[in-house]
Amino acid sequence: MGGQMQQSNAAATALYDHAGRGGGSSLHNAGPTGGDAGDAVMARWLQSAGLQHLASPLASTGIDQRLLMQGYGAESAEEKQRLFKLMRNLNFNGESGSEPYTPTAQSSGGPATSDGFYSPEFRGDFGAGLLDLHAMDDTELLSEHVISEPFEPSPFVPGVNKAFDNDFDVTSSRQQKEQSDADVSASLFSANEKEISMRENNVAKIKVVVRKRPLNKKEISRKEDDIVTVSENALTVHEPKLKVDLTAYVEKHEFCFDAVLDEHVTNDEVYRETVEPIIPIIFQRTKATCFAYGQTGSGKTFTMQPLPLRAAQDLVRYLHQPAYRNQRFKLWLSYFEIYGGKLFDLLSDRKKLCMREDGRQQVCIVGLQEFEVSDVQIVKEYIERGNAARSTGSTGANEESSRSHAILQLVIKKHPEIKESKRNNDGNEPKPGKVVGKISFIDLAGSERGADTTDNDRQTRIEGAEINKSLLALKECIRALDNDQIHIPFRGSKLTEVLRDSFVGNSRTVMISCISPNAGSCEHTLNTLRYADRVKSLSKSGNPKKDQAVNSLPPSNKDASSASSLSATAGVEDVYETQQEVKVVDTGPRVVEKDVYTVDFEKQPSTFLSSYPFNGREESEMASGPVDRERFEVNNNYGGSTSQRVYSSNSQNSADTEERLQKVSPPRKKVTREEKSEKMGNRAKKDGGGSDLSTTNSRQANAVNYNSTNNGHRKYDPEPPTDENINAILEEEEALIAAHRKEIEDTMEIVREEMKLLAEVDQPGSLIDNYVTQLSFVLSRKAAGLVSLQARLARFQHRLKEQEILSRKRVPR
Ligand SMILES: Nc1ncnc2c1ncn2[C@@H]1O[C@H](COP(=O)(O)OP(=O)(O)OP(=O)(O)O)[C@@H](O)[C@H]1O
Repeated sequence: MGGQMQQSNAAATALYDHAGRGGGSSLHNAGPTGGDAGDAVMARWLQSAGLQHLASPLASTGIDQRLLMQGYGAESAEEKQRLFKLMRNLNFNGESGSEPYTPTAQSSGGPATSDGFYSPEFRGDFGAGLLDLHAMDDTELLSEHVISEPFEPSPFVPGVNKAFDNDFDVTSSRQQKEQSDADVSASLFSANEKEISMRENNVAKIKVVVRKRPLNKKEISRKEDDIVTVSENALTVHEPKLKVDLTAYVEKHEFCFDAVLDEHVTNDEVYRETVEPIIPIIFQRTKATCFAYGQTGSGKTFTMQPLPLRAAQDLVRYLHQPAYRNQRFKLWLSYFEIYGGKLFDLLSDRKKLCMREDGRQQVCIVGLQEFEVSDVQIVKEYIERGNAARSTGSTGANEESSRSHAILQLVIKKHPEIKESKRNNDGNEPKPGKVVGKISFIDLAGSERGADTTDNDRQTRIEGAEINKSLLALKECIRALDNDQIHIPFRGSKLTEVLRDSFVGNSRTVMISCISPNAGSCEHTLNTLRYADRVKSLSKSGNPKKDQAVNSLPPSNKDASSASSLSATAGVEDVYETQQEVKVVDTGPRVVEKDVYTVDFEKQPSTFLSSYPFNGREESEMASGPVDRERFEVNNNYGGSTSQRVYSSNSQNSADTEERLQKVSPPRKKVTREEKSEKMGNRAKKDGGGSDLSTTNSRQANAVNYNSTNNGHRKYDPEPPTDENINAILEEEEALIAAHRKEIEDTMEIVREEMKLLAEVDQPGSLIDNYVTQLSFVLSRKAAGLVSLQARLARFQHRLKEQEILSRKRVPR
């Protein structure tokens, strides 16, 4: 990896060829003098890198332009470098793809152009969203020239020798391709199965990859330094610092990851490094998650953008294999976002979704639409649709989309055979398929957004806290996953809850940490790298890492992971069912609106399903991290045996968690041990309670901490809002809205009863006494409903005020 390409004659020829094709003429055939069109293309090409002066003399003097690519013409080292960059971005196969190219500061920006696979025609100018959050002005690259990037089909995927773009000439080539795939598959498939199972074992459970983007236009114009150097799978951040006597010095921070991709690496290479190895094992019951983490503008969207489409392309290739086709394997797609702790369906007019847990602790996203997709073109259309919803659903600003997590899921399902007679009887009702495997692509909110917790605007604060919480929760779940921990703290956030089934069983996680190279982003870059480092290094299979300048955290949790002999995955593979209620909404691309969308949380072995016994809701484990674990009972869902596991408190782990929280969270968000135990205490109180009111009270108690002083007086010391508080507010908000709905329904019912009473009393011979008694009863019910709703509303208002005061209070600390 590394994206480094050699400057070679082959490259030169390719550039030459490419230019010829792009111009609609073949310079190759045009001979030394070239055709006019070819010259024009070449001239434009060179102009894009500020090298136009090299083109015209060549064209007029008849010098073979290939010589130019071998270094002729380019006199200075800088010019040669620019030529090299041009060549590096070439599409050698004449296939398409694109990778924005950042020439040197001297290059002139030209009009944006693109072609091929990522061209606007193909990708439809991906709007905001998973595939293209609006780029901020601030992060615009100097050059907006988009130059084709080779996009070779995966060597692991059948039909590898086919040109990738064949797939996208959808209508014309599909049949031909299927036929051809079918031909090769018979011989390939048996080998594939072996290969797949070998690969399954070889694909790391967690892979942490870092991608550095090039300096952008503004950074270059501000003459900002590129402070990140990459070598192999390591990188160094050269942090500019000042001594107390104001002497400048540079502090070096070194990190190692599974892979480090520099600014020259193409999106295709990113795909190959990250997602491609996972694709075959999706058919082997693997649930995979690929997410991009990093500060706003660091390239998350740019990186995530092509991945689902590429993955879908490879998945579809597999599906076309007779073996899979005969088993009625199908690909399904859903796309939703988590914004401010709430779920919205991006493929259904941003309809608000509810997440529920069914009796078997399966996470269900009620109402989420899922679409069957049979080819990549359809996938592309849905992605575009989702992106459009994401941008117009909010204000359309990057500001907004970088505050939400976008989740696109590709699910492989195995469908039961529909018998002819049954088909006739059942009409349109298809039987739900069983989930075989899935891959989730997550474009996370900007990591620094988690620090927006001191903003004056309440909404922003809550969102910031939610983001912070979800990023912490995600990290903890990944760590728990890699440690084969029995208890995965997925309830730490909405994000991890919806990804619950990706944290159990046969799962794979790829984290792509995106970093900005400029000096001004140094702090965020270091934060991102430390986050990534901890995800990796604190896991059992973690790379040895070093961050020499910054105190590294001691490896921990090994003790917890030693419990891994009771692997969370043990046994889960045998039981694999999806419980869904489905109905066909559309017959075009098949659409299923799930009344209950089951994310196929596998039945667990008796040791696995852990649940804190409060109202089926486990409190935010993340608020206190994975430490201080209590002894708790693990219940299975089948009334089977109950086993117990003991998690010992570990001071080392506690300290570790504190430090992690301190570093990853915004500075004022530090959670002390006291706060943690306070929270645990409150949690216990809450357990004991159960009623709405007691829950609220305990939450209020959580927010206000009375510390005994020496003289026995109690000092009022408001506790900063915690993740738990934020969670509580969001939950209460949901509850209030639900209560309001219920109140309206009840009122309507009561109104019906009143009308019935009126109708009866109007009848001759009716008994007025009956009428009075019943009306009195009905009106009391009506009043009680209103009073209860008012009380809930007042409590909620109080909570909001309280939260606001606490947030303000926190600022000056
Ligand atoms: N590796 C790269 N090569 C070229 N351009 C890049 C690269 N990474 C990012 N960019 C450019 O940088 C800008 C910001 O990238 P992007 O929108 O992906 O950031 P982001 O991390 O998703 O931001 P946000 O969190 O605000 O959504 C875009 O214009 C994008 O085209």
